[in-house]
Amino acid sequence: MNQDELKALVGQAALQYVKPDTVIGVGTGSTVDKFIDALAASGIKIAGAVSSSVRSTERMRALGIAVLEASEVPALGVYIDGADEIDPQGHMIKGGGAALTREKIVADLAQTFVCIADASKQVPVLGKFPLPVEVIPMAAAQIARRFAELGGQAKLREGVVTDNGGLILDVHGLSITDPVAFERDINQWPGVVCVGVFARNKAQVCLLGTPTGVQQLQF
Ligand SMILES: O=C(CO)[C@H](O)[C@H](O)COP(=O)(O)O
Repeated sequence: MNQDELKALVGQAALQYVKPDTVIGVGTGSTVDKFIDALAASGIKIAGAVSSSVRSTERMRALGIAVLEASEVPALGVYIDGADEIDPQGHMIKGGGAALTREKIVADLAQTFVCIADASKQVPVLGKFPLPVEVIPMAAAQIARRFAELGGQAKLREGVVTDNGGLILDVHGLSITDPVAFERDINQWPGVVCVGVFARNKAQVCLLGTPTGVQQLQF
């Protein structure tokens, strides 16, 4: 099975977490695209979706799935999204698609975060994947210097402006052994909009695509 097929497998498997007539949260990325396609094809009627990006909103609307504003919904049962890395506790690095801030906002509304990913995303310690950090443009250089003090090399993602008008720094060379403390600390730096470590909003479930089928992890 190639990576695309593994993504389709977990996108399909995530349907078991979609309850008819409820509002769900939907993330962003190529794996989530497969979930959106599977949901549209499934015939499951949901009351709507809160979307984490313009990209997912457009895809859902094109397939006839109603998209609601986050402000219209006090809580969500489930949020379904991909990840760039996931550790043995369900902490994740996210933001490869630059949608991390809205992803964290929607994840925060949800009772259960269901992560869908191919097995290559599983890691013992977060940090091999360059850590995305959304920043206010005028703070980018100062934040890059602060990451250098921690041993990281922050590179501006060229040509990318987020849905919120922010910039993305990709920070290489970090080993994030305490994701909870790391997320809390970096979030306090002036000019950081959102750090791509999802520790407080970690996954409760992960559906991992493997060549022998879907492996389900609970955290
Ligand atoms: O965090 C994300 C977007 O900001 C994605 O969930 C993450 O990058 C994984 O994407 P893909 O499913 O394409 O591998």
